[in-house]
Amino acid sequence: MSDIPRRIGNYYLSDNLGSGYSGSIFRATQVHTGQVVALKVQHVNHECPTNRYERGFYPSLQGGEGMPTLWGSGVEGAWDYLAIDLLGASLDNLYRKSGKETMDLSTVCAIAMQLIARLEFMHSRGILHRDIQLGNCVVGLPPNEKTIYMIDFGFSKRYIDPYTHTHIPDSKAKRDFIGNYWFSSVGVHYRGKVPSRRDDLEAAALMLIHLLTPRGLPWTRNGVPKSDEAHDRLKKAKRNARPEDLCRGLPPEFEEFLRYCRRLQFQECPDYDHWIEEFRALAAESGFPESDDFVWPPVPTPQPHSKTPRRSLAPGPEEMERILNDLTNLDLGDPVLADRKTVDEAVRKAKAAAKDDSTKTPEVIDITGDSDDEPDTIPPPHLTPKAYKLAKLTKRASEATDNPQLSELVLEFIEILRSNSSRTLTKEGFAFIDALYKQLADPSVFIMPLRTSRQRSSDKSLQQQQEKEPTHVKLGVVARLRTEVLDARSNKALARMVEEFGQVTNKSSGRTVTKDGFSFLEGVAQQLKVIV
Ligand SMILES: Nc1ncnc2c1ncn2[C@@H]1O[C@H](COP(=O)(O)OP(=O)(O)OP(=O)(O)O)[C@@H](O)[C@H]1O
Repeated sequence: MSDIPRRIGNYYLSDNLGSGYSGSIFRATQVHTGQVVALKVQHVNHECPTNRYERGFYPSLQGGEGMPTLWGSGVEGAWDYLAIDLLGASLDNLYRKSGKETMDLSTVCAIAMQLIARLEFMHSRGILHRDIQLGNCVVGLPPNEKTIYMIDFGFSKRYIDPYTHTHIPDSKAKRDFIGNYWFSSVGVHYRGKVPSRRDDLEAAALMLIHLLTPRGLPWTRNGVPKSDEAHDRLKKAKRNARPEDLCRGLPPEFEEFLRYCRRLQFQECPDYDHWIEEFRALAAESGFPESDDFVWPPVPTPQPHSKTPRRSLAPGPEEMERILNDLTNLDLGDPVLADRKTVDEAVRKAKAAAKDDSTKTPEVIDITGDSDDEPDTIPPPHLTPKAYKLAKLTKRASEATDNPQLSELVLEFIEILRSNSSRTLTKEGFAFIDALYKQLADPSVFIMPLRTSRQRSSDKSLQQQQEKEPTHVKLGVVARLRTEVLDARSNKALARMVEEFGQVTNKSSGRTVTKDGFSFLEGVAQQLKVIV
């Protein structure tokens, strides 16, 4: 490094920003314009001429969000250089400096959304990154400090042939490993497979899980392997680690995402948008902003107010047992709930859930009457404005006494969803659907919610019940409901449709309300005006 001259091309070199296996990065100033850049410098005889490769990829990546601008490049004497945007710290630096065992969930959700979007962009340009790791995710400098940039395209590869525009072929022949020890996919790292889009995504999934795991992923804990045997052991540990073990205690989205990446076919295009929406919904459900802004240092985790007494809308287990028993003893003509066996089972589940909940921080939404006078714009600190509006709307829905009122509330619901950048049905959105369903089905009885709070535990039976359905199933069902709703002639018929809409949306991986979904809700509002 000491041989590197003070000036290369039109750049004066100053501080060393970082050094990798193949070269060094300096802060540098353009001698004519004074522009400050990051100069990536590499000896021309380096055995791994990554600058030369990177130079080939940068033009295709220009203009993408979170892609550094290439300001100049060339070879001067023995030095190959690339002048790119000067950026801030890498996620690796921030993580280490934070001194914390894990990154917080809101930060990891923001990283997930941005990283998936970066990969979507790179892949749209026919390029794989192939070296996803914390050191290659770098935050921008103000005013771009909330954006994560992808750097280091030295291992990148075109997966779309630029001449034929076709996907590169798969091959059975085992390839030499290119990537990084920690996060390269099992297929590429252990099995020596040809990399494709799925492997970039799997590496992203592993990186996210690493950030949420105290001491990181198990195979990263002994440091960089120093021998072939140690490398073999690492690869085997990675191959043998089951997603459910890696993700134990984490929100289920991470395990689902890892499994999804591993299920993708070699040439399959990942559903980037769905996963961005999944992590956005997870952030929202956990009480964080839905935005993908990378905020560092992270704002403290939202806590429910401890001093204000809160009332949960859900009945406690004893109250629920009483309600359910009373209902079975009533002669209501048409059965509204089910037979005795179902009631006993529901009571047992409610008790188990209550027991389980007592060990967790309760997720309680304050929609008690006191807050009614507050303007919509000031949500309690633990709720986003969208969540707050929806919670208030749900309360009004459960108090509505006639169809025209319900109709207005459905229209307000549509407006709230539409005014928000994310059309994901969050926990509060589903609570409104539940309240609407209850009012339409039979407002006088207690009805099990269509959708309870999302699973955070390893309750497999419930997870299986909530198995995701492919997008086309949701699209088909909602398109049908959109038409059928216009023929509904009773509240019961509307209730059945709202139920189906809630269930199919809950099971779809993005939980977003589609165009057809909005038309369906508009149809519900319209019918509520005419059904008396
Ligand atoms: N544009 C930039 N602005 C500021 N710092 C940067 C920039 N590019 C890289 N760095 C810093 O330099 C480090 C190494 O960069 P990079 O990964 O591009 O180099 P490399 O030689 O390919 O590294 P490796 O061999 O580790 O892959 C980064 O982790 C980051 O901290």
